[in-house]
Amino acid sequence: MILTVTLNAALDITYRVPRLRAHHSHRITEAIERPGGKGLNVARVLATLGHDTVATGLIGGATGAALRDQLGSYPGVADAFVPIAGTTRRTVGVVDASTGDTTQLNEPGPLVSAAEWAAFADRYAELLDGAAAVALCGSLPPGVPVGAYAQLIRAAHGAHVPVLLDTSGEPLRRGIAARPDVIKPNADELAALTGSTEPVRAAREARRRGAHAVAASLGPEGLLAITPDGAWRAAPPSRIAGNPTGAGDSAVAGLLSGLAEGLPWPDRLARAVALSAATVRAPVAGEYDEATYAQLLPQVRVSPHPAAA
Ligand SMILES: O=P(O)(O)OC[C@H]1O[C@](O)(CO)[C@@H](O)[C@H]1O
Repeated sequence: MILTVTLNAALDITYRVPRLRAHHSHRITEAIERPGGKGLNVARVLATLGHDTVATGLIGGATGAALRDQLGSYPGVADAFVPIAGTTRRTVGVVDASTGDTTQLNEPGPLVSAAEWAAFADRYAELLDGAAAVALCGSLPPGVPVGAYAQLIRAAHGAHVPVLLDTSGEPLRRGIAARPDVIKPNADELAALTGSTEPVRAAREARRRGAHAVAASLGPEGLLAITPDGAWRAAPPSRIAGNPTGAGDSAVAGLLSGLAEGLPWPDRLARAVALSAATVRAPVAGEYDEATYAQLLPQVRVSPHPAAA
């Protein structure tokens, strides 16, 4: 079983408008609501790939109930969320149909009490028993300690479960000091963490600070991985147009499923890049276009990178 953690779950709302213009009102041509937050998107992709998946995190209020309701209809994702008194947030992604660009608005999330956080930590420790790998994903809601991911990484390692961390800012900085097995920052997150805008230098610095392996997503150019086993660039055969929301989450699902299956790094990277590109072709985060995935997987170019691991 693969465990995903979404401490700041969200009801993701995607609006499509003909053309997005600041200071104007807009008619929405399509509205879609889905369970979201990065870990939940990862869970849905893992389940589609055929992995037994358990999704945990914090959830509450009317939004949380709506989210749970929908989660029940996703085969292969077991709901192990811990209830909280606060109300799960919403995020809104506005897709401009004239350009395909998406503007994202994310609420901060509910206030979590110390008792709720402690209840979650206990539940997480139980769930680690039987997990082949764990993904810790997304922002932290208010009230959750900023060192939360470091605490969860240490617990996973105590249970001999490998961890992938996908977050940003201070939770990432504190998290990598606890030596996660893999981090998957994007170029901006990596630059904010290390102060270097050059991805190879930044990825090496992140490893020096504690991450065992760094798989950095470079947008449409694919992934750069610097790992104890070697360094690689993995790129799709061509630029894929569409909505990139959730593409990073699908990359996480690709990397984590490959880790759980014991695949070598180049195969994990090919899977992550193909899934990520296939997600750009799907209208909402947490879903990917299966035909695009099957077509792209053998075409992803994975080449050793001269950067020393
Ligand atoms: O936890 P955050 O960093 O705010 O990210 C959450 C958001 O990111 C997405 O997962 C896309 O990656 C959305 O589904 C949305 O829920």
